[in-house]
Amino acid sequence: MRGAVRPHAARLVVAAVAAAAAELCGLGLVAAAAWLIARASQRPELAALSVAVVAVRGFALAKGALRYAERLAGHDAALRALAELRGRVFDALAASPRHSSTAPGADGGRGRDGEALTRLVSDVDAVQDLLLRCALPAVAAAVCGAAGAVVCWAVLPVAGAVLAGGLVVAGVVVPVAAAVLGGRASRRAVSARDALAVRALDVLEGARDLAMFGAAGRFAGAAREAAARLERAERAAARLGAAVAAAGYAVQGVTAALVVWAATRPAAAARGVDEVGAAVLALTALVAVEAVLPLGEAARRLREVRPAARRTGALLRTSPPATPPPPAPAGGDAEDGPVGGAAVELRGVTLTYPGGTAPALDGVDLRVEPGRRVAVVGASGAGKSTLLAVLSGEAAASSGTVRVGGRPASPGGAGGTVRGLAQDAHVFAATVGANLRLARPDAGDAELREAAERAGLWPVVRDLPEGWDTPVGAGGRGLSGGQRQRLLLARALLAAPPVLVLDEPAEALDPVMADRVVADLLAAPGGGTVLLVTHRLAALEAADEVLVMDRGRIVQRGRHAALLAAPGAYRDLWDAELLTT
Ligand SMILES: Nc1ncnc2c1ncn2[C@@H]1O[C@H](COP(=O)(O)OP(=O)(O)OP(=O)(O)O)[C@@H](O)[C@H]1O
Repeated sequence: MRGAVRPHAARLVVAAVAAAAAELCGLGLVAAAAWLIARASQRPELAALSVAVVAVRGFALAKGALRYAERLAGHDAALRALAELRGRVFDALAASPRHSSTAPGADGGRGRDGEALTRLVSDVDAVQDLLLRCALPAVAAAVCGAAGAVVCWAVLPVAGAVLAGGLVVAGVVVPVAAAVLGGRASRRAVSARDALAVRALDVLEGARDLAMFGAAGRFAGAAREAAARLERAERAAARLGAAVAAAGYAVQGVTAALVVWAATRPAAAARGVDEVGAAVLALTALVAVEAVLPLGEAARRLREVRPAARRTGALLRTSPPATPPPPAPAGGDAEDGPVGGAAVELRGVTLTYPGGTAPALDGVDLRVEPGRRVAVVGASGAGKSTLLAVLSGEAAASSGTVRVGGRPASPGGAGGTVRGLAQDAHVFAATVGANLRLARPDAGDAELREAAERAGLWPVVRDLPEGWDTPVGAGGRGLSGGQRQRLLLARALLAAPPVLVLDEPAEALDPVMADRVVADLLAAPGGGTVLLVTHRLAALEAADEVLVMDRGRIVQRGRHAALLAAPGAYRDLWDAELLTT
């Protein structure tokens, strides 16, 4: 996250300097005005007031200009950082295995789109608050508070001490109390906001299903309840905010009153502090404490935004890079072949799911050479999805080793080497072209078209009113299930990872289109290694190799024709398919 802010550090420093200078001008303005008014009441020569008159005007003008500069530089830096961060989070979400790769045994998946939206909107916005409502006010408060205390100390040490005490209470004690008390309220507000985002997306995106099953009222009720929870949490937070502000003003008033008391004591008169000096000290104290009052709200806000900033940081740290890693240089990775892609190797891989009675993978040994197109078939429950899951690092083998491109498989898909197509991958509210370019921002129209043709998406794009520039709504509404799947498949193909794992990529398509898409995926020249799970065998002539799985083992492997020629599991599956069609 720092990476998104660092390039704009210079603008932020300008904003912080301008903020501090604006506060100092405010301090000077009030002190000079106080002196002017109090001194004028003594009816001196006009010339004696002229410097103060000019100073008041100068401070007033400078304060306005500096405040403007602070807002300009601060918002400029924060919005630039935000735009960059949003792009990174967008890429990270797209590259995250949860959103872009095969996720067998998916954990129910509910709320993922809502979470994605929350990450993109609320969590990233939190960074703006971190800069504008926490960091900048803190710098300005520290400078102005210190300057006020020094000025008061120089004129009357006891007034300086009183002001320092007031500053500590208003600038440290009140903010810490606000942060501690506000923690619970803000946690409730954050979780309520997340819940509302998820509920709202449920209602919006599932509207058709809800209407069909007569559950719209129930879900709308749940969304209303989530909204009410958020309202209650926000009211509690607002009440606390008001209490913090009131405490700050009370401290400010008490501090100014104590400074006046100290400045009107005989000891002060002995140091030459008259009523003019007392007025200047009192108003200086008032302004200095006022400068630290925003810290109460800043601390409360800091407490609120820290989890969001942490979540964003964690997402950016754990996600693999959005773009596939560059191909290894010649002679680099011995596992990479000349045809592109990466080798895949499993040795004695066994995986038993928690609570499972039999292993989903049972001592699987497999080597797939780089660039090979391999189909994985087998009866339901044979372990096909689990095989892809261990490759993409989504599931950890109980024993044995899994290596991709010579490196152990890892949860990030071996640093982006393995990518796939999640059943619940997100279609963003953007144009069709932008949804595809998410995988490769620099892809030209020809590459887009090639990926679209391979995924069977091209006829859809051709018929869209604005082609690539046709917007698709949130969650991809406006596309049929099959069109949506083709779009997601085209995106996965455009990413062109060294190893592409596809679990039933043509499931939502009609049989003729499904066979064509599967055949295209397996037959297209060049590109990376492909492992494709499918239930339809008709298109598998194009595969370099077919793996037949049964009860967690690879029981047959070879080309389609060779497997059909001999009796065995594959021929049984083929006969079963012929019967059903
Ligand atoms: N998350 C999980 N928790 C527990 N058991 C699981 C989980 N996922 C899969 N299994 C079990 O592991 C075995 C293999 O499942 P897997 O999904 O890999 O099979 P598959 O061949 O892909 O099946 P299908 O063709 O129906 O998708 C099955 O017995 C299944 O019930």
